[in-house]
Amino acid sequence: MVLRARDVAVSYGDEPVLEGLSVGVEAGDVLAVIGPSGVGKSTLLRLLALAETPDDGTVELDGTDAWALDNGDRLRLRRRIGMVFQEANLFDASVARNVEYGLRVRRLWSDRLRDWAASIVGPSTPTDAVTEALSVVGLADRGDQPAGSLSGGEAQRVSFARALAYDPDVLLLDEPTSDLDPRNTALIEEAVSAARDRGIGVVLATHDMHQAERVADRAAVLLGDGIAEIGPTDRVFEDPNDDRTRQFISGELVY
Ligand SMILES: Nc1ncnc2c1ncn2[C@@H]1O[C@H](COP(=O)(O)OP(=O)(O)OP(=O)(O)O)[C@@H](O)[C@H]1O
Repeated sequence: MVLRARDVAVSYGDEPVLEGLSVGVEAGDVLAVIGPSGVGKSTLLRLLALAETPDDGTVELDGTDAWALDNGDRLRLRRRIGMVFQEANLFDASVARNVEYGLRVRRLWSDRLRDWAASIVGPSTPTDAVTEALSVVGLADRGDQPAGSLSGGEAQRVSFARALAYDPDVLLLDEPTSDLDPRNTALIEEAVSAARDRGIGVVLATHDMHQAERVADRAAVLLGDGIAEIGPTDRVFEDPNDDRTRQFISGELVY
C-alpha cells in the first residue's frame, strides 16, 4: 500500500497554501508532518484523506489516481483511509456504539484486526471487534459507558479505536494528542506504534517534535513554500540538510 500526494497545490482565494508538494506513506511507515502553525499540515491531511480536491496535482492510492475515478470508486478508496482529528467528535451514544460506527461504515469485520488485537492484548478477554479495537487503546471495559461522560483523553482514545475498527490501510492523525495529558498521549503513541507494527501506514501532523522523534520513522518539515526536508526522523532532527529546517527545529521563527 502506498498513499501519495503528487505535485498537489491548494489555494484559498488568492492565497496559495500548498504548491507542487509531493509526499507519500507506505505500509508500516509512520511519517510525522511538522511545521509552523498555518503552514498547511491539516490541508495536506485532508488531501490525503480524499476529503478535499487539490487545485492541481493528484492523490494516488497504490498508483490509482483517486481524482480520475468516479465518485463511487473514489469512496471505495476513501474507505481504506482512517482519520483521527484533534477533537474526538464522538456521537451522543455509548462508547461501543461509537466504535461500532467504524465497522458499520466498513460493513465487515476483518480477521486482520482480530489477530492484531490478540497479538497485543492476548486472546483471552476480547469477544468482538468493538471490544478488541477498544482493547488496543486500553478501554475494553468501557463499552457501555456514555461517550459524553468520558474525559477528553479517553474520548480521544475512543476516537482512535473507532478508526482502528474501520481496519484502515492508512491512518491520518491530525494533532491527535495536542489536548491530552502525558498518560493519554503515551497510550495514543503506543497505539500508533501498534498500528505501524500491524502494517498500517500512518501520517501524523504534530506540533510536538519530541512526539515525532518518539513515534515516527520519517519526518517531513513543511515550511512556507512546501516541504523543506523529508527523511529519517533522527537524521532530520539531528543533522538537517536545510538551513530553515535547522532554524525551525531550534525554535526560531521560520516562514
Ligand atoms: N477552508 C478554508 N478556507 C480558507 N482558508 C483556509 C481553509 N482551510 C485552511 N485555510 C487556511 O490555509 C492555511 C493552512 O491551514 P492548515 O489548517 O492546513 O494549517 P496547519 O499547518 O494545519 O495549522 P495549525 O498547525 O495551526 O493547525 C491557513 O492560513 C488557514 O487559515
